[in-house]
Amino acid sequence: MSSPSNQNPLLHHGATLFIDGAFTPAASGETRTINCPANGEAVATVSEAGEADSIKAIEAARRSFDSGIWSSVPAAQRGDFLLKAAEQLVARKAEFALAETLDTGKRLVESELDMDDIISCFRYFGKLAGQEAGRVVDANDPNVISRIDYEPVGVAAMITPWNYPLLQAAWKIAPALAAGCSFVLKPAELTPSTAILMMEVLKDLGLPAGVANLVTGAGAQAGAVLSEHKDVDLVSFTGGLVTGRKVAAAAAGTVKKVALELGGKNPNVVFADADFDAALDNALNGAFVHSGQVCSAGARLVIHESIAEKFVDELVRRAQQITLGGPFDQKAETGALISAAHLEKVDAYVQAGIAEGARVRCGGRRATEQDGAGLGSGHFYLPTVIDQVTGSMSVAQDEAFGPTITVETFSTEDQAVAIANDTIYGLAGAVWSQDAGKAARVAKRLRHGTIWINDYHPYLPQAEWGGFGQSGVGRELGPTGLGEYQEAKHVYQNLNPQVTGWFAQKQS
Ligand SMILES: NC(=O)c1ccc[n+]([C@@H]2O[C@H](COP(=O)([O-])OP(=O)(O)OC[C@H]3O[C@@H](n4cnc5c(N)ncnc54)[C@H](O)[C@@H]3O)[C@@H](O)[C@H]2O)c1
Ligand SMILES: C[N+](C)(C)CC=O
Repeated sequence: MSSPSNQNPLLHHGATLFIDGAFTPAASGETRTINCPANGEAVATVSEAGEADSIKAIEAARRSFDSGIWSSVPAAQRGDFLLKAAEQLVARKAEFALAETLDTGKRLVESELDMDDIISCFRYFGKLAGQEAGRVVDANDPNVISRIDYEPVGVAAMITPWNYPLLQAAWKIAPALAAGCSFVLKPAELTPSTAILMMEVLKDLGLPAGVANLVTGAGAQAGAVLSEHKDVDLVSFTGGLVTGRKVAAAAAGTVKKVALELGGKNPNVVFADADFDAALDNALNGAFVHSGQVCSAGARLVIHESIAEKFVDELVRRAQQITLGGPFDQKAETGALISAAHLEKVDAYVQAGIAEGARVRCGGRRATEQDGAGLGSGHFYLPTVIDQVTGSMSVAQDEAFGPTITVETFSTEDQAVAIANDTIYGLAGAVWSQDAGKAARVAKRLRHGTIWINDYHPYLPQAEWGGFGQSGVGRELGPTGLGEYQEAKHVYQNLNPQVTGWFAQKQS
């Protein structure tokens, strides 16, 4: 019988590395089975790359870049290529969304929305390519033409996480190709399927061999060399803080450019004059969409003491009503965690909070069959609200990356800002108030890369994304996101060369 899982074209694939324009197995011949987090079913078999495969991919990318086969294509034509890629993604949206859902366990409707964002990203960079023609600089000399050219940085290594697999890769692939770079992509080992399909799209559209390369494999084996290798000019990493530090340290040996998109501990600040219903609904969305496996999840509620009791009681009531389920369950509102190991990490985070004196108001454990049919066979964790939290507790400081929200209260605007900024991270946050002046004032004081006012979660391809503090280095999306894949070159041309006379001519 045909189930959504066995419709995956990658179920028995096996040759999924894409190197120098061809799909190939790993040198070792090893493969990995991908299991759906919602029920453990095998959904794909992929090649398991090791260091030797990654080196081959880097060498292919280097050759293609140095040949100029893509970097010398006019930027506007590179943009047209991205627009065609967007159209291919539109045509194959259902297939991609299914593959993403089977790998991640997220609801199909969420994967479809991710596909819309991916398509928008390709369209945005497709249109942006070629618009930035460098700039002329006034050298204060009529005999001098001085200009700044933007050139591709070279070979880009891209390392991406499992929570939004193709979206996070698209935020790198689209600007890299727009800029004229060649690249090696290493997706998270748990969720490689859509990256493989993406290589099919690029190949079918005629991207020259070696410009796009893919290694599917584990971080330590296939990923580490991407940060270290001398032939990589830029490593762009999205993932956890601990790995990000390793990537930055490994990249230092060859002083390559480093872009880091790391985790967050994102405050959702609710003032007493907020629209109560909208703030409450968005607090749920902020914390529990994709079971909190979102870098910008609003996992830290910072709420005015005068409304805290009513707001949190209602938050608990609503969190308890959230329906968990598999990707194709029409009633499900959110899904499974990515793996058993990740579920254990989320639970350990909650238990540490309890040990430090915080109180679990709901959830705080994995879901069982008693909580819903089928939940016992997947990695499901109940939506969890934790109050009686103080800023020094680990639950207030550590990223849970699961369906949890902590509650801290404030009485003054200064206190709200201090709590919201009391983190090593600085990725995103929100302010809820019907006083536009106050909301803008507080937004200005928050040290986070994205601030939503009276909203939570939207992001736009034309708006820069990235973190303050230890949430990262650099920005994705927007014109700055293209700039990450470019070098600025100053060309100073003297139209009337003269003897300078700096060193006197002497008789020898
Ligand atoms: N800032 C953002 O935009 C953003 C977006 C999505 C996810 N994230 C963050 O990602 C994290 C969750 O993702 P994760 O669990 O996949 O992160 P992770 O750091 O465990 O893994 C990310 C990637 O790094 C690879 N990797 C692991 N060790 C490596 C090494 N030594 N060298 C090179 N690569 C290595 C992994 O295989 C994977 O591809 C969370 O912290 C989340 O906040 C951030
Ligand atoms: C960047 N974003 C919000 C798409 C996914 C973060 O995990």
